[in-house]
Amino acid sequence: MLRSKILNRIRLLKPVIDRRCMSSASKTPLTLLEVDDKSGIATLSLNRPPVNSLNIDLMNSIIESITEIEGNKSRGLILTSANDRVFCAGLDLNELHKPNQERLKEFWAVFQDVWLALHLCSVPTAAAINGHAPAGGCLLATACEYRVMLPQMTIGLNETQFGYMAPKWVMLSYLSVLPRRLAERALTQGKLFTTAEALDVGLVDEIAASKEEALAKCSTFIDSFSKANPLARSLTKKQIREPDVQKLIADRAGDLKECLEYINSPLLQDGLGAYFEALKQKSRSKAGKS
Ligand SMILES: CC/C=C\C/C=C\CCCC/C=C/C(=O)SCCNC(=O)CCNC(=O)[C@H](O)C(C)(C)COP(=O)(O)OP(=O)(O)OC[C@H]1O[C@@H](n2cnc3c(N)ncnc32)[C@H](O)[C@@H]1OP(=O)(O)O
Repeated sequence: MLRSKILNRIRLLKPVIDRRCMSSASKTPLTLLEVDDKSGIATLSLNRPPVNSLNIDLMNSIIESITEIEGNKSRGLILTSANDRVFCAGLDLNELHKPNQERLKEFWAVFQDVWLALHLCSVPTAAAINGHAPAGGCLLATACEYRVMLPQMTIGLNETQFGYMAPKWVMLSYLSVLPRRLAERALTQGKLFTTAEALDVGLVDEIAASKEEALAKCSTFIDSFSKANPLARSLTKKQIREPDVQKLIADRAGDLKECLEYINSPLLQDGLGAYFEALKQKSRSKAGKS
């Protein structure tokens, strides 16, 4: 009786609609999921070249993997990247720049869902940040309970750098990790922390010299819960995170409306266009194209 009551409570707290997403047309899977048969820990690798930018398919694939991990009784989830330079480049700017309105609505709903799924994941979560993690990439990392980062990378909510303001719930994810005054300064500056700076302010918990070491440190974190009852642990985590989550769940439509108005404003579209063009130009000059 008590167990079913507890399970119902978890279901109530878990607002993400379980979805079986259609695999994308591309041949390679957008996420790679491996469960270590000794430790029972699942490693979820983002695998969307060139920079794991978050489009609808990748975010659906992440949600599907989290649902699978929660269902197969994995002892924990380590989020990392199959790319050794970039953890996640944040939202795919193609989804935000001159967007199709119907697709933008779906995109934003899935963006909300992927944060809810990771932020409320019932198993212990850790991010092995083996590459740059700006904006939405930083959000995925802060949705996890623990962060281990490799040197010479950057992480942060840099939205003001490309003319945007992060939504309230994205800011709350930052505030769950950083002290308010620091979070405010970093958000308004659009600051990208270096690995050393991120460790110094507590945005990441440890630094690792290699991806293997980062994965091992994440596993050690997950093992720290070995004496805790999994159900009690999951409920405790959700109870603590519920106030932030409810701020989004209580007004998802309002958040979508605000996002559509904001993203579609000509001023912001111009700023985003210039930012995206500069990125492409940088990439072309790197590749030796004029
Ligand atoms: C009330 C307010 C409500 C709503 C507000 C609305 C929106 C706010 C949303 C807030 C939440 C999140 C926002 C985001 O995540 S927006 C995305 C922000 N991301 C970035 O700023 C990162 C940009 N990229 C980089 O800095 C570098 O690419 C990176 C990641 C450091 C990697 O560098 P490098 O390895 O050198 O690779 P290149 O720069 O050469 O890039 C290779 C290739 O990828 C393309 N690319 C890079 N980033 C993105 C991206 N985010 N989306 C799409 N494409 C990207 C780049 O253009 C190159 O492509 P090319 O074809 O030219 O080779």
